[in-house]
Amino acid sequence: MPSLSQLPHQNRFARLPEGFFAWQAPDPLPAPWLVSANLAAARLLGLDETTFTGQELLNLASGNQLPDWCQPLASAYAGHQFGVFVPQLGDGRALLLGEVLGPEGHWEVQLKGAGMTPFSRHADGRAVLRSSIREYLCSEAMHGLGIPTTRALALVGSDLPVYRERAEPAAVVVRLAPSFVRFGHFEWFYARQQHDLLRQLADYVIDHDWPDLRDTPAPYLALLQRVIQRTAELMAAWQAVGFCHGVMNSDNMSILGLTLDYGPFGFLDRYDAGHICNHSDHSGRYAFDQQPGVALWNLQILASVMLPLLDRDAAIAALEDYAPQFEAAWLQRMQAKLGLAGSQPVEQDAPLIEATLQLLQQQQVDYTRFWRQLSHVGRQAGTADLNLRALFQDPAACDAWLQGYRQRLALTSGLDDERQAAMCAANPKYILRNHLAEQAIRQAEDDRDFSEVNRLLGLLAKPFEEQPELAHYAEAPPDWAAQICVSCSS
Ligand SMILES: Nc1ncnc2c1ncn2[C@@H]1O[C@H](COP(=O)(O)OP(=O)(O)OP(=O)(O)O)[C@@H](O)[C@H]1O
Ligand SMILES: [Mg+2]
Repeated sequence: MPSLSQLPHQNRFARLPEGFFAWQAPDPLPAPWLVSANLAAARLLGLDETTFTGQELLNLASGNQLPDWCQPLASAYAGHQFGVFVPQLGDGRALLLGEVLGPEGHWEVQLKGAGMTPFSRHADGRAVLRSSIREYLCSEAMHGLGIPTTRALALVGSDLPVYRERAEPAAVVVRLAPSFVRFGHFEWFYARQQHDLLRQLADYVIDHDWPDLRDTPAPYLALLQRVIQRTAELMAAWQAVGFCHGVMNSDNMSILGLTLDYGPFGFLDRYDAGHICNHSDHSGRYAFDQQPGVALWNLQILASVMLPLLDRDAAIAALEDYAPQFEAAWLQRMQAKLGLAGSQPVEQDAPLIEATLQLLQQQQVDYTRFWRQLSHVGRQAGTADLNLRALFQDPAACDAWLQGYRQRLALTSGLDDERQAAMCAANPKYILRNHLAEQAIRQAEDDRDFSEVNRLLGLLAKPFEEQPELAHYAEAPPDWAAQICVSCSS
């Protein structure tokens, strides 16, 4: 087994021409301490418990002593932030170290919070422990939920003060993704009318991540279609699980359809379609129910900046596929949450799904707990009904809904046990609620005690499993005010 410093690599992004990035070494992180090391992600790189340990990891994560395979750089991208085009963004606090060839695929390795770069503008290039814990945990929670995401390899901190509203400890997250290319990378070259480089970027994405597209009659169109499809699937996954991203600017949209940039995100506690998890989003542009539409808006931007490579009518037609692709993927997920997967064409269950969400909204029911409790309900009334009713303000409203649900269940075949097991595999018991992240942050900040971070990491890796000794982590926050996240700013 190779060690962290000897990993096989092939730094393809670093071979792109000038204009794509700036070489940039990390700023040393003084006296770093390890908060958490994620063996599950390390295995992706070909490491195991014997090779993923100790000083080597700390050296890499802190940026203090990089292995020879690293060629650190900050990439250039632009983006639409809250609907406004910003021509120069770029990696202001992230550095791409290199690309490791893991046993089952390539992984780009990034540090987030490693100091200033030419793209830092007026900011400090750092990340604070608080937001880094949130990013670290949520990346892995999303992976546990089966939702495409950047991964988190390790989290280190330092007593180096980083000034936000107060002085806070610094931290660096080591992130992994097959590629960190964003919609904003395409916007960068289009804005500069560098159409050759735009083409090279598209070629890079195709050759690096989707070589199958090379053999299609129109590879750049196929690339756009693939991004549209992956984005539609990602949005369906977010909406079904109740994930609110909070900053869906086009520079935070991954070309591979990964969840990228964990800032003010939040999972819904009680169901509220209009929930806004980002306190600086005053207009609700990125409210929960706006996400699928915003993704389309971002895709329209992407298509427009790819136009030098595309036939315009074909691009428009590709964009028209987004809504039906999203709708189909979302309905399929919701049908599975109801335990009705495949029992009839999804469209026929659309009214039931809509009525269910309306009821949850009206009754202010905890979204995750509802689905998990429903997963235990039988064809006949039983004790599981009581737990479901307890989630409702008006239990009679639950009874009426259950009656309709059971009528629908009666049209299906199969055993209760099998359906319930399938529902438990579609409806997680554990999500990273804000109050859970808060608790881990408090302990880490106040006592340099990282046990809660690591406990949550283990719990959220298996969100569909019962884990009875940790069952209290499935409870709703003690009071709904806890939905207001005090740790969400970056
Ligand atoms: N503390 C900081 N120092 C320097 N640049 C920053 C800092 N915070 C954000 N930026 C830059 O501001 C822009 C928008 O930031 P945004 O919050 O979307 O991204 P981010 O959280 O830094 O990282 P990422 O999208 O890589 O997860 C990006 O160009 C980002 O690099
Ligand atoms: Mg960002």
